[in-house]
Amino acid sequence: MSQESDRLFAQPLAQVPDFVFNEDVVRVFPDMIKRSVPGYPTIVENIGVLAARFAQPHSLLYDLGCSLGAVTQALRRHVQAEDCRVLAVDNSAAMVARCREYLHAQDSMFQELLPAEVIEADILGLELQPASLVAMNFTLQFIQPERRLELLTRIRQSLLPGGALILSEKLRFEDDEEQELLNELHIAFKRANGYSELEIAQKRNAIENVMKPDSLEQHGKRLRAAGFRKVVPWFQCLNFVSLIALP
Ligand SMILES: Nc1ncnc2c1ncn2[C@@H]1O[C@H](C[S@+](CC[C@H]([NH3+])C(=O)[O-])CC(=O)[O-])[C@@H](O)[C@H]1O
Ligand SMILES: O=C(O)C(=O)Cc1ccccc1
Repeated sequence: MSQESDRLFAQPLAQVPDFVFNEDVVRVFPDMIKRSVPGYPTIVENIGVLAARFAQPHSLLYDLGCSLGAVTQALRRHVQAEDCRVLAVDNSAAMVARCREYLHAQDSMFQELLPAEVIEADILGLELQPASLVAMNFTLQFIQPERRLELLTRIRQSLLPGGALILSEKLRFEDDEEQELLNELHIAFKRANGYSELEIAQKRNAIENVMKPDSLEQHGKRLRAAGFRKVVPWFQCLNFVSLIALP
């Protein structure tokens, strides 16, 4: 399975098209996300650890916006509750096809993994079955802002008592000085990972109409409006956060 490095924005583009999760992105995605999201490997691995605390026997675990299934792989390795199943969902056909290949490869390398199924679907139209764990690792930020509350409300309603939502997101900050500092430090992180100024600028143009981060305050308010009782941040690295939301 090819593992290319991300040079998608390395050449000057006359016009930078909006970012889409297509075949070109799929080819470089593992490299792109590791070099762009500070803390990503730590978050993914520990979602498995957190999930093992919330997963209940005979229940479903969702990975919504699974991309290549990094979170699904962590769930399958860490969760040992009896008779659990992972449903990984993404609406990018290119992501789903490659995700299925990766999960088959994982099957051939490990024994006693949870069964997993990859579903190509828009999570806004997906009927959610009762689940003990829902993970949305950097997915909500790509959902139209006006549809986010309804999605979180449906997730809340699908969660079994004692279950949890794990929600990771890029943050924006309401305080201008904090926003500027953490944005500058995120750019420094990308530069330190080998991205050029041109790559950083063109990627920002590609993503700005597509990915709309909220503030931590907005997340807290909206999660409570969706019916979550408690919101516990468990990880932050620069402007990237992961939350546990309890029903
Ligand atoms: N409406 C939608 N329905 C289904 N999928 C969607 C939708 N909108 C966007 N996506 C999918 O959400 C994923 C977001 S990436 C998640 C990383 C992964 N969780 C990881 O832990 O590696 C985050 C990033 O690239 O920053 C993409 O695969 C989209 O196709
Ligand atoms: O690149 C960025 O600036 C990001 O904030 C995150 C990201 C990572 C991978 C795909 C899309 C967005």
